[in-house]
Amino acid sequence: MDRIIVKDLNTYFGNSHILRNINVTFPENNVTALIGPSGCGKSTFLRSINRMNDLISTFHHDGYIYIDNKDIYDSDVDVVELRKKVGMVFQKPNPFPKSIFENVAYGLRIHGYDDEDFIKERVIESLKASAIWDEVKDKLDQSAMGLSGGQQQRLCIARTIANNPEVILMDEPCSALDPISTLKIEDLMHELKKDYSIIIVTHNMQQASRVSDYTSFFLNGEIIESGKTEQIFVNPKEEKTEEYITGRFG
Ligand SMILES: Nc1ncnc2c1ncn2[C@@H]1O[C@H](COP(=O)(O)OP(=O)(O)OP(=O)(O)O)[C@@H](O)[C@H]1O
Repeated sequence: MDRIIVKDLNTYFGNSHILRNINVTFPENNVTALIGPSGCGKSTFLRSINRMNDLISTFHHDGYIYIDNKDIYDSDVDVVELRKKVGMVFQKPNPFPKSIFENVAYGLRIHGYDDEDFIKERVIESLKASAIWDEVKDKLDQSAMGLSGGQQQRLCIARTIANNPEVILMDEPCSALDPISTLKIEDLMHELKKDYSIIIVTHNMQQASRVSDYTSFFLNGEIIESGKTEQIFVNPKEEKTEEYITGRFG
């Protein structure tokens, strides 16, 4: 089933027309990679899916993004609820200067949960699901800032998971990490897709082919081609896609 359906989406920052006539769907319980050269609009697109672009005053759009048959830009959509349903992990791990435990509990607390037993259970579950539990279980009250970059990124994934999202957006989540931490996050994505739909922006073609089931290739604000990752990489339909994945530009 398709978790997200994007129809005729155009986005603008002031007069700059950034995304052009985007039509694409994202199936549930799969990883989709967004690839394309720098500045082609991948992040803008990703940030449209949880309305992060709303924070930029010049942003406007037309078209639709349906999640569970509801346009997320409808005037009655609660953006806080939307961002709970559509979590996001950023390029640079961004833990709060709080304890490991409180980083994961944070989202639960701001959404009004106050049963400490429930919070504890959910924090532990989320840390386990993010493959970091064994590394932090004996120091949950220590500052998250003392963790390595790769551990911080898995903690940020745990923080997202604690909110019980349906979709996780990842904007180059490994670009600040060493190869071993990168592999840990990639392994984690294979586990997480059993429960969540994941959309990842990556510049790393090997990573896209390792982790994703589907791939969309962006160029100059348009999607040139979308399809199963294997098809895109082995047998692209569009010449531009082939040029990009074989490293002839970008
Ligand atoms: N806040 C903003 N105001 C105006 N223009 C912006 C803003 N953010 C991004 N843009 C422009 O939108 C276009 C797409 O940028 P975006 O960051 O989405 O590309 P990208 O494909 O994610 O690039 P990269 O791979 O380098 O991160 C670029 O031309 C960029 O300059």
